[in-house]
Amino acid sequence: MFDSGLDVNVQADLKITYGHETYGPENEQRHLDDIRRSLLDPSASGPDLVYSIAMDVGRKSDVMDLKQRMLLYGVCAYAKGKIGREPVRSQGHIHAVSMSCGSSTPEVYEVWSGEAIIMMQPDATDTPEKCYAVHVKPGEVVVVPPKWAHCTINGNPETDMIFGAWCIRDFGFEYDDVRAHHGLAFYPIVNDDGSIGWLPNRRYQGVELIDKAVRSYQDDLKITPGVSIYQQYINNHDKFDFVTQPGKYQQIWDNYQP
Ligand SMILES: O=P(O)(O)OC[C@H]1O[C@](O)(CO)[C@@H](O)[C@@H]1O
Repeated sequence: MFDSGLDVNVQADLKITYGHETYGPENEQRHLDDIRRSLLDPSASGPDLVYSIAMDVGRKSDVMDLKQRMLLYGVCAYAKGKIGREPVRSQGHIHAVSMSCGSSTPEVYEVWSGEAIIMMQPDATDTPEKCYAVHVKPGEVVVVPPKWAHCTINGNPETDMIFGAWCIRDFGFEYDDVRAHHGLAFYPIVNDDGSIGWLPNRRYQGVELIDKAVRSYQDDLKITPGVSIYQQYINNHDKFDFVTQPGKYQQIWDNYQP
């Protein structure tokens, strides 16, 4: 597993646990019945527990600073396996406007183990124009900008997948537009050879799929490759201010390319 800079473990039953110097909450669990409204086949069968979520994890020594700056680190563990023809994935949402900054906020993902595909599109109207499927391997980072609809896909049905993410502390999720379209603009499908293919979601029109690897965020968001995003916060507490004060970085979000 990639060294996240945090003493966190994930058990075979997807339970997220913490070492002595680390704090974290009781896990939230998403079950298959919770996410059916965004699936290709809402009656599909698959693992009962699809993903575990621990929002607000960190070193005990950092908790005061994280609270003061409204920054929050989350850890998620996704089951291996399939849901009908799809790999295990989240239902998809848009980050609500947070009171603390007055806008929707970005999210910074870092994969710890397995393979993830972060799918994102500028909105969940009928015509979002583009939908990106970004493949993320252990140690790699991807940033979802404010307002974009996104979901997380386990990109390898043979293994569980674990990731950490920086978010704002007073986060909120909007599900209505994504659920009204029964998901994002493309459905991931597990091909016979285990690779992931895509089926267009006919509830959207004219959307181009851009299937790609991660890019570097060094020039625009100053994220250093090869150093965990928690360690980068330890090294420079201001590093992820763009998550909690996205309005100051509007130039980056305009014409953003994942
Ligand atoms: O609310 P949903 O769509 O089930 O997804 C929750 C997922 O999204 C996240 O925001 C990603 O950090 C986590 O809470 C979790 O993996």
